[in-house]
Amino acid sequence: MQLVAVDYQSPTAKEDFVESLRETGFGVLKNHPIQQSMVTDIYNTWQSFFDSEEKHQYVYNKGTQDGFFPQSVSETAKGNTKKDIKEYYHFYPWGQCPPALRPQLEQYYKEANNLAQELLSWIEACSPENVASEYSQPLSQMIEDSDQTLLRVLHYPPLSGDEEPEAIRAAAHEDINLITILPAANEPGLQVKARDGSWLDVPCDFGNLIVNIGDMLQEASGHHFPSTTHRVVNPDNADMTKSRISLPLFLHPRPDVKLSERHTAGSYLQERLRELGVI
Ligand SMILES: O=C(O)CCC(=O)C(=O)O
Ligand SMILES: [Fe+2]
Repeated sequence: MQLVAVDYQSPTAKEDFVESLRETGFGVLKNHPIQQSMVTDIYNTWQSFFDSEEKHQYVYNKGTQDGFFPQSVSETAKGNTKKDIKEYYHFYPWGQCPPALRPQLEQYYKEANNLAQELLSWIEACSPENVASEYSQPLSQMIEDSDQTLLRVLHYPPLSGDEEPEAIRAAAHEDINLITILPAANEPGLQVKARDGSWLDVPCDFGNLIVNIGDMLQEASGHHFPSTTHRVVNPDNADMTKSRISLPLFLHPRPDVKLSERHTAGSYLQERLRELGVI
């Protein structure tokens, strides 16, 4: 199996994209409306931020989870013992951000949110009736005006070679939220677990947009849409000396949105953050 990029402009884009999500948990879009120059500018600006000492002035707020997460507190994926080799910044429009970097992220946040709403309406339109009838409200509406949607700027530093054995850039995990939108990173490494257990490289051609299903959509769709396990593997040889920057936008419903009989988005998130050890 191979992940094939779907042309956003094609007349069958909606169906092709949703079929890919259903089959693999991932959909890759090309010719989409997000400007690559905006993404590249963010990568450059934030590489400098992570290279500077300024980042320590923006250490994350424990209660609200906005700000800089140094490598020492980085996540340990569910079921893992080794911390990921990464540092990251959690941006929310209401949260802390270096003033000079804010406008760029706000604009990306807004544009990617708009695209996410459209993609959620595609997903809804291609959901079988028995699945769609269980959505407590239109999927695109679940994320409207949500203050929980999280833009994460990730920096995977160059590797020195003395990392703990078994520690990787991002250990195998599933995302918690509804869907995730991720521009192709500036370096490869992202892999998705196929149904047969093998790992597939996600096509990382610069300009592609990668979308994946999170656990909340899996929950809301009664498992019709699978949240797929993915990871970021370490580079080898020459690529070890390179940083990798990536920019996932995790689309979260408002906390009161009902996902299923068992869960609201709020109760689901609290349960998962406790498992991650970050609250
Ligand atoms: O860096 C990437 O390409 C993926 C990051 C990721 O999966 C995550 O932060 O949840
Ligand atoms: Fe992820």
